[in-house]
Amino acid sequence: MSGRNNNEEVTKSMAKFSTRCVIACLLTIAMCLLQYDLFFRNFKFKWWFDKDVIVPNQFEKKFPSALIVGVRKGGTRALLDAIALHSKVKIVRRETHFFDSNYSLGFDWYRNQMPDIENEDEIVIEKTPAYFTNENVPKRVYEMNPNMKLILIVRHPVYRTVSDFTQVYYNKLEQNKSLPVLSIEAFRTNEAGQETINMEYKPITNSLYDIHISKWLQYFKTENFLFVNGDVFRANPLHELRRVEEFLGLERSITPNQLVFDYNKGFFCFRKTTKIRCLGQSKGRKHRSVSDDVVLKLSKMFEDHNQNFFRIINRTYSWD
Ligand SMILES: Nc1ncnc2c1ncn2[C@@H]1O[C@H](COP(=O)(O)OS(=O)(=O)O)[C@@H](OP(=O)(O)O)[C@H]1O
Repeated sequence: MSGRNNNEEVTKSMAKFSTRCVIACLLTIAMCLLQYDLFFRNFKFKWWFDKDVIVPNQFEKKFPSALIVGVRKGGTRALLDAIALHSKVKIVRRETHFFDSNYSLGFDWYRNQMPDIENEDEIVIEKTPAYFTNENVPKRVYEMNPNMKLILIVRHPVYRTVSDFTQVYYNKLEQNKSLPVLSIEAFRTNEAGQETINMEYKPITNSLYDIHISKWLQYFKTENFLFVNGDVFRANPLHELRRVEEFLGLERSITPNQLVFDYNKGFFCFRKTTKIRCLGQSKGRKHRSVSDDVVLKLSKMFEDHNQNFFRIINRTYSWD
């Protein structure tokens, strides 16, 4: 009887001993992992929780702190590509259309569209030219970030209209739709029998900068905006890029040799590393021909809007 009791006790104490050994081993392994993490991996526990852990300063996504809001055909793509030459700037390459068409997809969706950043001091910029003319956008942007930096690149409104019209024309051509004629689309006759601009035709209304900026200024101050001269930018990008760097609070980093003039295209292209990037064929293509009479009429009809715009932004452009 006592022999059997002895055996049971020996078995029990061996089991206890083994359990303690296992616990001791596990604790030792855990301590080793902690030490390793602490000293070599900056305490990130990356292999334990992997994706769930937010690792500061490493491939994190953050919302843009600046938006190029427009204007359509003003030079928004070239401006975005050019500012991306700056070492502290990360850009969203495609137009997200978050604040106009994709708002219902939510902020997580928007955040996922952002590029990965590697350092906290990098800034993210997005461009969607449709933002400038969409009435819902200013309030939505303000609600997300009342300090958002807003960049508006404008261009001579008549040439912008012709450029916009040219794009609409070629889009319709591709879709085998009936083709518009600017002299017909652009004008209407009012009740008093006077000829006016057609306030329902987008290539026209997109050029009425005063109307759109007023909607933005219901939420933002003019100090939130940088107005870039698209005509100057096209001919001498560095001049306007220096203003953009300053506005974004960045050190001057873009150098003249990153801006390479392409004599065939008639435009500047951009060199980030060794590769030179020019804009696609839809930029800088030949405009649809428009008669001098239409150009003159448009110039006259835009005149009051231009003056109003200059007064609002406290800046003047030579758009004669
Ligand atoms: N460096 C460079 N390369 C190519 N194009 C340049 C450049 N700088 C300014 N531009 C002018 O940009 C105009 C197109 O404007 P956007 O990019 O805003 O167009 S869009 O609204 O995104 O479709 C485009 O207008 P169009 O010439 O009427 O096509 C260009 O004049």
